[in-house]
Amino acid sequence: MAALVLDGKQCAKETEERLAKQVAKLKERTGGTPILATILVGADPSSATYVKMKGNACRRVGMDSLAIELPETTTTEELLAKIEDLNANPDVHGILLQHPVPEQINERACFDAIAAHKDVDGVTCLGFGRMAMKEPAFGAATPAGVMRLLEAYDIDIEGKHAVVVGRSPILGKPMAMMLLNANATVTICHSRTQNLSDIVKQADIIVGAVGKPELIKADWIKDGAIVIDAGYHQGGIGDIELAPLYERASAITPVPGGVGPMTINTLILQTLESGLKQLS
Ligand SMILES: Nc1nc2c(c(=O)[nH]1)N[C@@H](CN(C=O)c1ccc(C(=O)N[C@@H](CCC(=O)O)C(=O)O)cc1)CN2
Repeated sequence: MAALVLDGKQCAKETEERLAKQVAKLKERTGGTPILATILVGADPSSATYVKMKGNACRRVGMDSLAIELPETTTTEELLAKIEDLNANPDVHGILLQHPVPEQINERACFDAIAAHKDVDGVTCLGFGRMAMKEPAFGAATPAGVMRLLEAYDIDIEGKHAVVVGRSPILGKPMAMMLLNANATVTICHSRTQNLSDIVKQADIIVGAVGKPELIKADWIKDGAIVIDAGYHQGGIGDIELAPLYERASAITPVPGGVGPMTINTLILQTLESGLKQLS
């Protein structure tokens, strides 16, 4: 049986139409426009593309973005000072620090310097902890986007065995916690996991969040599984060998057009939520 394709591009487009109406109403009511500050450090071409896509998505729904570009040689102290400026700026409602930053920078310290109420990308330890405890918080954009996509297609998670391959702070770890909070039984696998293929074979839901092209092979995945690929690599491939799974999975996220657009869409949605709180 052919898998249900979880079309993130379409889901994001439909959400943007709804968000544009909400932004217009907010402007009419308060005269204010939500603003996302984006920080790009260095000149990595992929990061520059993603930041540009985020600014464009803001504009499509009528919000603004403030693009800050810092040189490759930026120090932790300089970046912290910039983040403090943005925290104190009442015109900025959300702050996005594009990952990865150059290696001389303490990325964790800089993420954690973002004020909780402006952490619309869900990267702070405080936000992670609050999310994990089911307290109000902005979720990390990619895993929160995955959860929204599953919800949009009424995919049942409760009681399922979810295997998350990857444990990064802004993807694998929060993904596992969000699935746990949705009552899945969760296994997290990583680079030191032994018998990865045996564990993946047990998955009702498999999430590729490891950042290695097609590391997860199609023949490790059982028939009828829900296949979520959060990877994106040159040549339009993800972390999972997807092609054979379109015939065997029950649901599948394509690459491109699956999780990626939901990442940006979630950032925009959370920026609007932050703007609504701060402007109202
Ligand atoms: N601060 C953050 N940094 C990074 C994040 C993040 O969520 N927050 N995620 C990734 C990169 N990323 C957003 O920043 C991202 C990657 C890919 C896509 C996307 O839409 N991909 C398209 C294909 C794009 C193309 O054609 O090149 C798709 O999958 O359809 C969106 C966002 C690392 N850094």
